[in-house]
Amino acid sequence: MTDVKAPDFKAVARAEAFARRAAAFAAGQGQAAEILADFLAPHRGKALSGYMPMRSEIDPLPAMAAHQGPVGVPVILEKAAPLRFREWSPGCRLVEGAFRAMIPEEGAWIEPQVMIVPMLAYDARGYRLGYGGGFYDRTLELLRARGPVLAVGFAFGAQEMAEVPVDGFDQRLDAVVTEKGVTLFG
Ligand SMILES: Nc1nc2c(c(=O)[nH]1)N(C=O)[C@@H](CNc1ccc(C(=O)N[C@@H](CCC(=O)O)C(=O)O)cc1)CN2
Ligand SMILES: Nc1ncnc2c1ncn2[C@@H]1O[C@H](COP(=O)(O)OP(=O)(O)OP(=O)(O)O)[C@@H](O)[C@H]1O
Repeated sequence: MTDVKAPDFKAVARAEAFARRAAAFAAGQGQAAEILADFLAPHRGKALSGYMPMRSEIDPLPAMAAHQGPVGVPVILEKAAPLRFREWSPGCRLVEGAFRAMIPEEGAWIEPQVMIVPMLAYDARGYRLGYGGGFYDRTLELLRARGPVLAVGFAFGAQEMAEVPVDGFDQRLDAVVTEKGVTLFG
């Protein structure tokens, strides 16, 4: 056997995390978006990245709409590369981008100082599990090398896992916001 161990662990964790997130999505997100907006309020004026929710992801759009300052959403320009972020505003015209994510039809590129990060699962150390593209890991690595970036995971509380499987590239979150409240990672 060669190097299949770590990817297998992630694939197993992803399957379980998808099921747990779908159940939580069906139950509803309560006040999660309001808690997120309150958490982000002190960061007014900074460039923020959010995302267009897909599948059973928790919906951050109300918090993005409440942000006073530029807001962008992720655009995949190529595989195995960092994400770019195109300026978004409520009701802007959208088109389908790579991997079926919706992206603004037009708009300036922004460089986020605060990022709302989607995920399948997270753990108490602040590690997260995504869809396996490595996009957020590459993006955080790049932006953190340039300056301070606050990575705020947004998830249902049920998405917490005991230990997310990690590899050497995984970037930790600074905080996670759920419908139950805010967790800061040291
Ligand atoms: N709302 C939202 N937008 C986002 C992300 C996200 O996680 N959430 N992304 C965060 O990165 C990027 C999209 N990344 C994605 C990466 C993979 C798949 C996907 O469907 N992967 C297949 C497997 C593909 C393969 O193995 O080649 C799958 O899961 O079935 C979807 C989105 C950019 N936009
Ligand atoms: N900064 C990086 N440089 C090179 N390879 C990377 C980097 N970040 C992640 N990778 C690789 O990309 C692949 C996918 O990473 P991983 O499974 O952690 O994605 P993910 O965090 O689930 O997805 P995403 O960040 O897109 O939500 C892995 O093979 C990983 O080693």
